[in-house]
Amino acid sequence: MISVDHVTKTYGKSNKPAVDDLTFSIQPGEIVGFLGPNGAGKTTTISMLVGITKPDKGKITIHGVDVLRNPVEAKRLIGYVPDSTDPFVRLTGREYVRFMADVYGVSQADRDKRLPELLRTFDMEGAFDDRISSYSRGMKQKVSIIGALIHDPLVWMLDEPMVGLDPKATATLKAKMRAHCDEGKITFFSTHGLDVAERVCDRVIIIHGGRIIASGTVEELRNLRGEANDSSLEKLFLELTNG
Ligand SMILES: Nc1ncnc2c1ncn2[C@@H]1O[C@H](COP(=O)(O)OP(=O)(O)OP(=O)(O)O)[C@@H](O)[C@H]1O
Repeated sequence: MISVDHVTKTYGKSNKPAVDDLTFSIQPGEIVGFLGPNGAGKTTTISMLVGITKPDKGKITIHGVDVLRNPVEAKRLIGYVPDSTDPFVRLTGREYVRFMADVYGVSQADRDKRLPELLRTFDMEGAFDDRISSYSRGMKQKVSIIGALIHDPLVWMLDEPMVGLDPKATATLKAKMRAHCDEGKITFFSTHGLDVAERVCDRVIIIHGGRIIASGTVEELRNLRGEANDSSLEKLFLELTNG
C-alpha cells in the first residue's frame, strides 16, 4: 500500500504551496491515474513519492517503508519513469539500462530473463545500441520505461508515461500495467490523456492548485456530480477543474 499523509510542499520563496495538505492511499492491485491541469502539482507529488523532492510536512510510506527515513529501502520498491530522460542522452539505450540494473543490484540471471522480453514488447531491439540522443521522443520514453522496470519493482510510479508513445507502445504499456496490478502490485501514473485514464484506471485522483478535488472510480465521480451514466471523464474533469 502507498500512504500519503498530509503532505505539503512549497518551492523556494513562493507563498503558495505547489502541493497542499495531500492525503490519499493506494491499495495493492490498483492502477490509479493522477490527473490535473498544468501546474496542478502532479510532478511535485510523484517526485516526493519517489524520494527526490523532500516534503515540508507530512509522511509518505510505500508498503510501510517511510520514504524519508528509509530512502534506499523505499527506492528498491519503486520503478520510476520521470517526465524527462534528458540527463542520459550521452549513453546508449543498453548503457542506460545496464546502469539502472547496476544501481538496483539486478543479477545477471534476472537481466538475461527480463531484458529480451522488455526489448521485444517495446520494439527496441534494433536501436538499443544507439545513443539516446539519436532517439525519437517515444523511443526515449520506451528506454526510460525499460530502465524503470528492469528490477521488477512492486510499485510503478510513472510521470506522463504515454507522452510520445505510438498507439502500439501505448497499448503495450497499458496491458503491462494491468498485468502488473493483477498480481497485486501498484501502478500510479500521471496523465493528461483522459481517454486512457478512463479505460485503464481502477481509480483516478484529480489535483488542482495543489489540492485533491476529487478521487474515486469514474462511476463514483459521475455520481458525485449527478451526471448521466455515459458522461465522459473529460466532461467531469472539465467541470471539476473549472470550479
Ligand atoms: N523546481 C521548482 N521550483 C519552483 N517552482 C516549481 C518547481 N517545480 C514546480 N514548481 C511549481 O509548482 C507548481 C506545480 O508544478 P508541477 O510541475 O508539480 O505541476 P504538474 O501538475 O506536474 O504540471 P504539468 O501538467 O504542467 O506537468 C507549479 O506552480 C510550478 O510552477
